[in-house]
Amino acid sequence: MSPTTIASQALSPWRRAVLKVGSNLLAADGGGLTTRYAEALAAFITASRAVGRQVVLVSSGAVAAGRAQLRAHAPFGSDLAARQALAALGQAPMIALWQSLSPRPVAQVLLTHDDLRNRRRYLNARATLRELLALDVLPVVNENDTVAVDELKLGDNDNLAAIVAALVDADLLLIASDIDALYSADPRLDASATPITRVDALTPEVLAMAGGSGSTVGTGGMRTKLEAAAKASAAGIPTALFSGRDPTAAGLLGEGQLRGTLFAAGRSRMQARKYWLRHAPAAPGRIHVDAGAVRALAGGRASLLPGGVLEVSGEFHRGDLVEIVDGAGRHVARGLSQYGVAEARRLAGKHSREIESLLGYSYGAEIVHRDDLATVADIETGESDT
Ligand SMILES: Nc1ncnc2c1ncn2[C@@H]1O[C@H](COP(=O)(O)OP(=O)(O)O)[C@@H](O)[C@H]1O
Ligand SMILES: N[C@@H](CCC(=O)OP(=O)(O)O)C(=O)O
Repeated sequence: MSPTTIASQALSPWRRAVLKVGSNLLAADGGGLTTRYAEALAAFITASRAVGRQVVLVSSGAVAAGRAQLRAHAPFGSDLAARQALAALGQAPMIALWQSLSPRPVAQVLLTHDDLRNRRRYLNARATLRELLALDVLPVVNENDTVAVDELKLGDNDNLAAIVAALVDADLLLIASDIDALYSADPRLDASATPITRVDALTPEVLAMAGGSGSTVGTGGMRTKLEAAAKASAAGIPTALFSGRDPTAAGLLGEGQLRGTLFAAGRSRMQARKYWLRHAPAAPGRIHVDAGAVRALAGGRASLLPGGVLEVSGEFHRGDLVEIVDGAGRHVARGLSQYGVAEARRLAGKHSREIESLLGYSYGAEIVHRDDLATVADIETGESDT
């Protein structure tokens, strides 16, 4: 099980990754936070930034940090309320740990299941993360344990990291674990287990390899890592699992080499996104656009700006999928509207820089962002794929 027994493999070039760091790497069992393993991971983030790559960190460790702080002072239970209190106590020290290792400002982003399920809040979270990256700040995401109620908890940060990867349109999910790879069986229970360096499909046989967490501070074990890899794969994002305890593995990642397990993406990101845009049910609303916008959208790389909108009809809310049609009502594209029908109507024909003064706020310069658009050509060429 020594990390050096696993040969490294080349990773495809990436431009934006989500890196998930578990409690086990930030706090030893029962102990407080330590920079011991975080240092090499923070150095990897800094080195990535230096070559123009963006990293969003999903970090656990709040509960473990809270528990360690309280241990000497007061008794605490193990129920949900106690866990939520510990998370509240430990969240600031966890953020402070990353700030102490980052030359750039660090931003705290706390998310709940509700934020990701509600389309409006999903879009807001996405816009905030995009803005933080544009500001060259390091976002550190964790579940908002303090307010998440039991039945709505995301539960583990492996799955949260996969959702965040899709949210920020990442092209790689990195999971730093306390183990160097997925093994053919739980190595704690089976001494003959062997490391698996590549997984092309998360079949039932692969899922059966995973056991639970090997420690008291981690929550998920290998099972939640495989769930996360499956989510990322469906969104067109490959996942790389490696040991966060092995500083050379973090160093190798900076050189584009993985020593660990690579889970391939099930389809390309664009295919996954366009597939969803083609097949998801649209709201009963339409955005009618002028000839200039029709030409721009046909190119496949442009966003729909307010200036190209002629009029808006039907009913839709911010975040809904709407049909985009030309002046004669012919289908041009479909996409997620950043604005609701009343807002879009007020912005029709106006310049993006007028949005703020017209509405008193802005959700962005685009009515529909190009990442959220499928053109007629996309729809026709994708008609037969599944
Ligand atoms: N098939 C498997 N391959 C590798 N590790 C496994 C497997 N099944 C169970 N595990 C356990 O999962 C642990 C990693 O998950 P976890 O303890 O939650 O750590 P983290 O803090 O990295 O999230 C390993 O240390 C190992 O004990
Ligand atoms: N949100 C919790 C961590 C939950 C979690 O998934 O933990 P882990 O299995 O260590 O990644 C915390 O900050 O303590």
